[in-house]
Amino acid sequence: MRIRFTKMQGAGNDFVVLDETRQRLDLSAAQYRQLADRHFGVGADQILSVRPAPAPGIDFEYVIHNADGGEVEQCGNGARCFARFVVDKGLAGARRSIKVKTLSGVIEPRLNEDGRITVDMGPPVFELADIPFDAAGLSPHPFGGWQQWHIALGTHAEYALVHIAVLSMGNPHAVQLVDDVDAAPVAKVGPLVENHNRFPKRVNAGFMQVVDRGRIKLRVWERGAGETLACGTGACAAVVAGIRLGKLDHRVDVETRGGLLTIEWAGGAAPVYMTGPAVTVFEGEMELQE
Ligand SMILES: N[C@H](CCC[C@H](N)C(=O)O)C(=O)O
Repeated sequence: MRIRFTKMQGAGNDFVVLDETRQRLDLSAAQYRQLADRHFGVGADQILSVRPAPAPGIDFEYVIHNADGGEVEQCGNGARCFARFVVDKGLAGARRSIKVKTLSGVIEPRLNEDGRITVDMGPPVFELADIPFDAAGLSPHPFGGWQQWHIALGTHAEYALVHIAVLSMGNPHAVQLVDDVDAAPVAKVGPLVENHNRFPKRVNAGFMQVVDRGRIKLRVWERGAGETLACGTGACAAVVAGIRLGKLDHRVDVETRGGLLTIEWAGGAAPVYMTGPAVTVFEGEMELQE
């Protein structure tokens, strides 16, 4: 099957975007993996599908698959690229703000005059069962008014216990505080957290260094993709955790390896707003194996 695609990136988190507004592609997990493969395919962290509005009042459906072929609930950097794509392709009429349905609910990206894109990512979720996180047998460690959880990372003695703050941005996140992100053992600890048995749907593992109350540095080992240069929902989750831990103010610049994101959260049930770049890299075609 020959398909057309658009390659995009948001703060270095990179995507293959498929326009399915006229025709559904119904790809298999293996075909999503083919597209994401950086040697035998196009190469991407996630594959984003643009589909027609599923209901009145919604402009598009936004479907996300990780590089491992699994479908997921949300992708923040992808949402900005999604919005840039539909506007640039003339699929959004004169609108600069769109309502987009994802597996985890409706989000609203808006194109700003300066070219950056702001997305209402909805409110964070803290109920453990909704993350989901299995805390059976654990006692939370109160830390600045919020809970952190000690989890054992199996046999790797030097990484035996980590403190994590857990929450959902529609997709699950486990955030650790570190003194120096550049020295953080992301490649070793990331997969141990991602696949920890207390996360029935696995989890994205964030490593956050607080620079000051308005700035953090962040690395994320993403569920189903490994370490990426940036993770939009990971930036949202890290800032929300930092605010709840009493370490951050309500507007935070997030330095990722791929660029700068700005996250704002007023607390409680307020939505999280994420602002950042979205860039089209190239267009292409690929012959997919059945
Ligand atoms: N790996 C994530 C999906 C992509 C999230 C990330 N690329 C973002 O920008 O939010 C997950 O399995 O939940």
